[in-house]
Amino acid sequence: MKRAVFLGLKLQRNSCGWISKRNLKTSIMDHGPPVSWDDIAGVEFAKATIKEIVVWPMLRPDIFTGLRGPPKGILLFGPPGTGKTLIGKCIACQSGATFFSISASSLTSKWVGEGEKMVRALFAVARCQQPAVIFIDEIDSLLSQRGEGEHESSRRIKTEFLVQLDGATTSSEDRILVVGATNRPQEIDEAARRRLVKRLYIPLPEGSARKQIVTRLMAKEHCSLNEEEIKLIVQKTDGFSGADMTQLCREASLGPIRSLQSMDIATITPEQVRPISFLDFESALRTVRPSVSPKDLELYETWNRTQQDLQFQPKMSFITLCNSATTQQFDCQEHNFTKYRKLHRNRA
Ligand SMILES: Nc1ncnc2c1ncn2[C@@H]1O[C@H](COP(=O)(O)OP(=O)(O)OP(=O)(O)O)[C@@H](O)[C@H]1O
Repeated sequence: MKRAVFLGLKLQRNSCGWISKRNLKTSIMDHGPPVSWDDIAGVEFAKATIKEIVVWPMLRPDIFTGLRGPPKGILLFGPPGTGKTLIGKCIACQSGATFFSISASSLTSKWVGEGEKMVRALFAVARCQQPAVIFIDEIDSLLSQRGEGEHESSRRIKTEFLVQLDGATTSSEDRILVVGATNRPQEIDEAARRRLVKRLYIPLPEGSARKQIVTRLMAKEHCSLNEEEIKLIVQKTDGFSGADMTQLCREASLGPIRSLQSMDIATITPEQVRPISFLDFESALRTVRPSVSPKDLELYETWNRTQQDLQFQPKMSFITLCNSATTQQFDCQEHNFTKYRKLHRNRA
């Protein structure tokens, strides 16, 4: 979901050069259809963690006080098209919060000289609409590491963002959560990264998640796929992202129309359109390829491992641990849990 276009098109400056809060509210407040946890296939570990540390505290601020209080900033990182935006929106929907969505690159590129005002206005509007979730796509372009070549305006935007985030963190009144999403986590400034206290890897979907995406999308269509054929599609789509899977289903759904090519489109009746078949998926697979290269994937996996070393999960309950859906997720938590026990043994 690319919000840069969304923001660029709709946000206006008035004649005095001020950014209208009303414009901001109508432009980046998301009014799209609600998203539920079931709409997001896979990523069980991330979903369970987010529910426990973010959604429940936002729903019940009276019992999630003190150490149980929610973080003010989290980071979702991973390959493109894996559902990071969906998760951001789902957090807002499930916690009854207002959802603001903005692309960081639009702040730095389109609003040169105005970016910091935009950031201030964004937090001010969010404060009036609490509880609020501010989703910042491509957050790496807002919080990239300081370098000699860093543009003065980018530096000011970043500073303003950190000031606002710190303000939200120190104020117990503010019920604002910043969700940053990035495909380039390694480029985020260390100081900024530390403020996004929870960093969650959103990986490519495993077989069961890919199956869920195809099954759910095809359930709404006139389709003849059987279990065996769905299994074959899942086998052939190893390495596909959620967005790639959606694109594959779209491409396959055009098959029945293409097979009527000899007919005049104006005279075709809906009854003449045959169901989507496995053959349509086979030909779609010739054009839709995985968008994430194995090399890039390796970079994400490596960065994820370094983060796990930095932030293991002592807060995870054993029940949550046992409820983990996939072996990989279990392994990841098991790793953290073992580490936690080891550390405690050493301390004792
Ligand atoms: N886990 C998933 N379950 C169901 N659908 C998914 C999933 N991941 C991606 N999709 C599909 O792909 C589309 C794009 O996903 P989304 O924008 O959330 O990805 P993203 O990780 O934010 O991508 P980017 O990093 O490019 O911004 C979604 O609207 C949805 O149709």
